[in-house]
Amino acid sequence: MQSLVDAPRIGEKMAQRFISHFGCEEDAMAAILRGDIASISEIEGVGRRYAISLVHDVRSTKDGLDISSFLKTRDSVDIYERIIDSIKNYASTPYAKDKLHTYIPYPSSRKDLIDINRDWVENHMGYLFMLDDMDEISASFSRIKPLKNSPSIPRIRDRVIVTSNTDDYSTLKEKYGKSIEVQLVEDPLEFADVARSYPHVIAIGEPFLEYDFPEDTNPEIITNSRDIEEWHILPEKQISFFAFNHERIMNALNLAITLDKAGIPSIVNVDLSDLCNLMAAINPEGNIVEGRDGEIDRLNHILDSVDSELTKYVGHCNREINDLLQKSSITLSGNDMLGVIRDEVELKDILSRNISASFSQIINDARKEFIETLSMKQNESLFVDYFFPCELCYPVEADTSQLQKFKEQIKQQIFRREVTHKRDIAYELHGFRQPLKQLVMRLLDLDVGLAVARFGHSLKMQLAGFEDECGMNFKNGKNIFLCEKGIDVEPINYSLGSIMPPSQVPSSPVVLLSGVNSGGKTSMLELVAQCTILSHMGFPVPADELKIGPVDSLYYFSKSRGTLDAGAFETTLRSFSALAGAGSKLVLVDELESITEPGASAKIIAGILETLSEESNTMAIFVSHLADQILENTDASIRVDGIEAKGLDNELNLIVDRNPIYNHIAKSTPELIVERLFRSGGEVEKEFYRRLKNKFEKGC
Ligand SMILES: Nc1ncnc2c1ncn2[C@@H]1O[C@H](COP(=O)(O)OP(=O)(O)OP(=O)(O)O)[C@@H](O)[C@H]1O
Repeated sequence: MQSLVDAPRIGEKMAQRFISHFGCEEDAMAAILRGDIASISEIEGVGRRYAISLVHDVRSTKDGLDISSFLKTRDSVDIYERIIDSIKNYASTPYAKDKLHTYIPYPSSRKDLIDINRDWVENHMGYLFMLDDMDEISASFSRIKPLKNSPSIPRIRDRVIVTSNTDDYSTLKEKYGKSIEVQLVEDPLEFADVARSYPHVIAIGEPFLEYDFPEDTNPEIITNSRDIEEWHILPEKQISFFAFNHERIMNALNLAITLDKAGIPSIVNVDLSDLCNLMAAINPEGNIVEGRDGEIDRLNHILDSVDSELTKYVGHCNREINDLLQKSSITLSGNDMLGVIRDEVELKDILSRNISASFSQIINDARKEFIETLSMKQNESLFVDYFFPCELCYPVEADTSQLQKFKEQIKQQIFRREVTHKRDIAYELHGFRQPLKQLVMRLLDLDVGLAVARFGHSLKMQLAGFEDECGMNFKNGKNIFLCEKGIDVEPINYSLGSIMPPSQVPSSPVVLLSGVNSGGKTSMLELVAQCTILSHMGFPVPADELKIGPVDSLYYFSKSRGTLDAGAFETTLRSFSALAGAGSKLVLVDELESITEPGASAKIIAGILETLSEESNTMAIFVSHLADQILENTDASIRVDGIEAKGLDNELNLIVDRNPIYNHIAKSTPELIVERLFRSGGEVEKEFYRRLKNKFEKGC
């Protein structure tokens, strides 16, 4: 299958929706092939059922098999779906719960596909033993979600790309124009105009090397347009995917690290701790996290504190100068007095001469402390000289215009630094996009595998053994659906056909199962179906041991509810006619007798059993209360097994041995039910039940 439109159920319009959801056709195809129902269902107009059917259809086109290749009746599909629902209880993510629906039973003839699943299950069963605190691990898994493509970034307004080459201009405009301004300039004057309007100018082209840039601009020159890469021009775009998925990525990395420590490799070739550190450097908004870059923090600290610190130190200078002046006195020499009188000398100059050293000392001390407090570097400290006056004055005032210029410069530095930092991170992260997507998918798939392993572990299930002979044998089988209800389930041992039948027991692959009402016949039939379906999925089966011969298809017919009308009766017979010659199969039928009156039913069942027993590769269990009548209608050698009630216990419950007795017609023992009603009934009812009881005792 080359493209989406080749897939069944996908037309042109739907293909477009897939592409816009997954970003590209390749990713959309990959999602279908790996059975990512959860993501597919997120597409507008695609429901969960559609997604499951689509995956099944694509797989069936690929493998030549679908769910109906093995599960031949609606009732067998029902059992399969109930099993999947049971396994889903052990999955932690919606992804895994959905993906479980893509695992189907395969005919024995496709043992290759069964074996792939068996290996996969065995791996995950091994993983399960490597994990200590499964509750905590499940909680971590429940936080794993597929990574999404990030929406387009907001337009970058403080950066501009400038070029003087028209070809470069069209290419750059085409590539980056949606996110950033791209301008074509013809001369240095035009360049200066543009450059003054943006804090960050990326000038692309050799001619710029010869430009005389104005002092208040500091463009970044890239001589060759072929040298530029997206992470450099638009680091925000590269980072946006990681920022948008920040929480999901961190959850995935943390879980992957935990699993890695437990010995479960992440498979993806990524240094998880390195990537964790890198991710921790950005926040979900895509900005550099405070504390990651000391230089940005230092510059921000300067910007935040420079006003208040300057006010503080200017105040301090004024107090010191005030003090100094209060404590000072000067003696004027005769010459000084003459100079002042003749207007040749200013009194302020004489004053300055006397205290200028102390004044400068005060200003210098304040300046020094101010620089230290703000941890300024040498080039920054040069600015500070302009903040404080050099000549004697009182009160001292800071030069606010210099302060503004300084702040602008610091802002520029922060901005440049942030861009550099973002570029570094964008550069380091850009190779991780695919591996991270793979890592998350790997974790989600691990959840699927662990769900199957945990399901298997819950009932101490085992993988089945496949045999060549027609038959099946299981030890200590437990019906999953009964276990789920919290019933104390009695384990069942049973053998059918020629695989390990107990001695003296005919190795018939076609049997009639008779027995007491509520004895467990339906439950055993379900157990056989569960074992057959799970073993053919390559999943563990609910028994200590299961050996099973070839089964290419399963026909399960559950008990019909009452006598059928003519049409339904006809349809039922038709579905049984399809059984003849349908390859190696297992047929499980529950009380078919209710489809019509007992005499006719016995004849019909006898006929079906005869047909099936003539086939060498067919196993069948027919549950029926009409064993005697059925046998009367056939000469075929059909084994009858029975589940028998031994009586009633003190609480009037039936005492039943749930394990079928081989080669034994068990009575339905309705008399035990009558006995129970008789013993538990009131005076009036007792009389009624006594009459029924007598009928059984007299045998009339
Ligand atoms: N192996 C078992 N261990 C414990 N309880 C069981 C077992 N099998 C069946 N039961 C109990 O017996 C109940 C009746 O079982 P089931 O419906 O299979 O009997 P049945 O023989 O098919 O009855 P009927 O002939 O009336 O259809 C179950 O709901 C369950 O509570």
